[in-house]
Amino acid sequence: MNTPSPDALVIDQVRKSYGSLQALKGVSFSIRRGEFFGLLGPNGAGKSTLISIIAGLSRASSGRIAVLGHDTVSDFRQARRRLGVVPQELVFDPFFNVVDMLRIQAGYYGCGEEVWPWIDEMLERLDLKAKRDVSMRALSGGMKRRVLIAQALVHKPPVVILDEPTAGVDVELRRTLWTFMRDLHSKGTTVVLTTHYLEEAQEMCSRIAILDKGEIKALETTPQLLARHPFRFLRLKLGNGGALPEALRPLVASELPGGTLELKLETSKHPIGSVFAALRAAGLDIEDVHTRDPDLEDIFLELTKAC
Ligand SMILES: Nc1ncnc2c1ncn2[C@@H]1O[C@H](COP(=O)(O)OP(=O)(O)OP(=O)(O)O)[C@@H](O)[C@H]1O
Repeated sequence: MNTPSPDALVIDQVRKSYGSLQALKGVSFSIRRGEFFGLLGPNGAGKSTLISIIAGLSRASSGRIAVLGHDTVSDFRQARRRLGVVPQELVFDPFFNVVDMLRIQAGYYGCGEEVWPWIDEMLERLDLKAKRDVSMRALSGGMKRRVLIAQALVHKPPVVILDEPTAGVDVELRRTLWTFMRDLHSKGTTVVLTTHYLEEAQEMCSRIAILDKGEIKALETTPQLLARHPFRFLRLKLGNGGALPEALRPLVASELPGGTLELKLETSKHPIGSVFAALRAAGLDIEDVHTRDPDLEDIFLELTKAC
């Protein structure tokens, strides 16, 4: 008898090579049921490779993956039924209208008329009602993306993976999608999100994994990840075109327009008071100052910067 797995996804030592390129170098992590999980990484990190292996579209060179306890290779059909994947690329059949395409897709999962009300609900929620009977090829890119989202959810999967769903989409679709996803999540759906918009991950995801060059660099709750890097930024505008004292120059993280400097201060090594003391000692006027805590973007850059 199959005991139910407590985890929505188990990724165990997954490797994938394309010739001599190791796209995934033995990736392991689990995603609990009901999580809103972020999988982040720079271009080429291996996110899409991992998602296509989870979805059964590509084979791992070694390792295994289970969706709610079902192995994605030996128990492919059961694993696939439990999964909805919103792909990055717009792939669709141009010969059907929107509603027919969704009904046909439902059929692939063995679902029939019982999901038609759900299809209608999704058309409503994704602002596609007016396009219900329109042919796929007549839709704009944004509308096609909405249909792809509905297509991934048509069989009511308990685990949903969104591969950069908001890349290049307008603000309205982004808002519609997040409202819809939040609602599904509140009803128990596990959501896995990859995104380049780090503020989006920070807002939506309770845990975040950072993948880089085929390896997991960090995996923590979002607040832990943000707290683990004890630095803050100090923005300074010096009066009279004053130059920063030599000792503070290594702390400059960036130079912003209008002569503002951003210093990166390690909390334990560079108390803000010591920076002000150094500026005073150099006889410099401070015209403007403000501090900010690191956000996910800063931490992401720190973890993925070339060594
Ligand atoms: N079919 C393939 N054949 C050869 N190399 C591939 C193939 N697919 C991906 N790669 C390589 O594997 C690595 C990981 O690519 P992948 O698309 O998974 O990264 P990603 O994290 O999804 O990046 P992006 O954010 O740009 O989509 C890259 O170096 C990529 O060039």
